[in-house]
Amino acid sequence: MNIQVSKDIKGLSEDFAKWLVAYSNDVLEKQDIFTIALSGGSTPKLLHELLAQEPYKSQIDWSKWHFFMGDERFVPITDDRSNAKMAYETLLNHVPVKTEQIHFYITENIKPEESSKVYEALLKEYFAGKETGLDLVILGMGDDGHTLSLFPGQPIIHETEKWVDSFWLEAQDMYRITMTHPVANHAARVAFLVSGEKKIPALKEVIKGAYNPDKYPSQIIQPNPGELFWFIDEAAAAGLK
Ligand SMILES: O=C1O[C@H](COP(=O)(O)O)[C@@H](O)[C@H](O)[C@H]1O
Repeated sequence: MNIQVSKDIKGLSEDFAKWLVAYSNDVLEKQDIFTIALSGGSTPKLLHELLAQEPYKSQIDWSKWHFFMGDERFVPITDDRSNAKMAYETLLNHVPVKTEQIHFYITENIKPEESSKVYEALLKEYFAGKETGLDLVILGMGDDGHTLSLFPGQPIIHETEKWVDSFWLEAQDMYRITMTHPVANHAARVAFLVSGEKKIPALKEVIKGAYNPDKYPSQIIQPNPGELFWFIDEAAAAGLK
């Protein structure tokens, strides 16, 4: 496990942006496209904004990046809860990327189950049979230890057949749609971005506690043969000492 602790969310976002630029350019020396799954929530916003500015913007070969989304709140893209809306507003509207390079969940005029099947078929078209799947999956971790839309106590944590699934999340009064853990664990690299003191208890359990993914779903993320990276700020890392 690779853990990098940065001073604060600004330092974390800058450190990760540098790491990401170097990694993507390295990958693109060996292949034609770079495939990345973004995460939702609030933590990646500053990272996105940095990537859309210099010095990072001009160091990235945007025409070769293909964007996927790890999970989504099943709401219209105009809804402020939409992970896709956040990604467009903070990054994709500001960089030279074509629509064909963006592969997000369909959340309108379709049932969640059908949308899951459509997204699974899309992922299979790109990644079935590849030794490693996505080049990078960026993940966040909620205060409760969830990642993607794998929430504590939900059966979807253990799903191994489906690549993508959806379910009704009573606590949030909405459907969620998400890549399942085998998709994340098949990526060449997975990077968690975790910031803020609210994450201290869950992060401590996820990294140092006994294995209990029903309680701390982030523990189920163990890429193989890929690599796992944690980018954490000092506030979140306080419980790891
Ligand atoms: O609901 C979600 O939350 C997690 C964590 O978000 P954060 O605000 O604590 O960074 C996020 O990774 C996930 O994509 C999102 O759907």
